[in-house]
Amino acid sequence: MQAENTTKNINLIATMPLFEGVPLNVLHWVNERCEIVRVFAGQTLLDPARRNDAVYIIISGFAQVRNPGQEDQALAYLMEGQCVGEMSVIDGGQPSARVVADSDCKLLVIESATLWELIGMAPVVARNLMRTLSSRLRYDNEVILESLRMQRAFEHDARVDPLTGMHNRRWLCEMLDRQIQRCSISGEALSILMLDVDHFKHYNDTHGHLAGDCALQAVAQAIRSGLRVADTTARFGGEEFVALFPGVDIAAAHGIAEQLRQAVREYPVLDFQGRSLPGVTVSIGLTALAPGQGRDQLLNAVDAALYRAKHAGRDRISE
Ligand SMILES: Nc1nc2c(ncn2[C@@H]2O[C@H](COP(=O)(O)OP(=O)(O)OP(=O)(O)O)[C@@H](O)[C@H]2O)c(=O)[nH]1
Repeated sequence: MQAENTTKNINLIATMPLFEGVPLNVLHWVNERCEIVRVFAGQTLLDPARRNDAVYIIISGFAQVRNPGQEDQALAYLMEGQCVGEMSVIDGGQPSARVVADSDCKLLVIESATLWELIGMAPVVARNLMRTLSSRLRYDNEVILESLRMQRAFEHDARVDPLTGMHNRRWLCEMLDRQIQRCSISGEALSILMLDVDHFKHYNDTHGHLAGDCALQAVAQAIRSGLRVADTTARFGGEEFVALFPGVDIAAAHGIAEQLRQAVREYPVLDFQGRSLPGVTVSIGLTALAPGQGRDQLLNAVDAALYRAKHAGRDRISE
């Protein structure tokens, strides 16, 4: 940093939020005691690896607080009137993040000892500092909340199918692992259905891919409206859906599968303009968890049952 030769400007100092309400004689004292320095764009003001002994008030220019986890990312920008380094001066710790001049800057440097002396002379400086810290905390909280919101949105997107709003295969596999473990320990039944839309390629070829999308949405809606909230369903991929029934034996699951088959058959398919499209049917494979079975074996078993339903003529259920 280079010492500034220009005359220090008392009026300028008086406009800084840290000096709000500070008597003029104290401002003169600050003017005498503190240097104004110039730093160039790219220079580091605070470094988490170096002890910091001063508060810097930005008189002109901008500084950037870098994200400690990702140094090429700015966490915040600081501008005229804002200060840097106050936290490490107050608690005597290392700076929590790197602060870099984003443009050429002029800074008023208040050494740590000067700051404490200043607070003794004008306690209003302590109040101003607290205001600075509380607005910084508020900002940090907003950043944390925003990143939590984004994290939740990513997690949601990673487990939900955008076309049908149903859970996706990834979610289903996680849920299946948990349910298999739970039912294996408790000895409860676990039934599973796999539904596949019949002749769906032909449906797409005849009515178009968008009509096919509407048919998939209708199937998802029919499944949802036919099941209890606790039943866990997912779009397994393409035109395949899976439903899990913990605590339901295969005979009872057969009854549910029949209801679903009928529900899909009768469910109206509408295009995106609300016009009527031909309905679809589904074939359903059904099986129950056998002792010692894992996720892949259970999925293979239900897939084989589905194949039998297709082979036997579609629009039916097979075990
Ligand atoms: N519109 C639409 N089509 C999809 C989607 N995902 C998969 N498909 C189509 O689903 C069709 C599945 O075709 P196939 O696996 O041959 O089965 P199918 O024609 O239904 O015949 P069966 O299952 O034997 O009755 C393919 O044409 C895929 O392109 C989707 O998200 N939207």
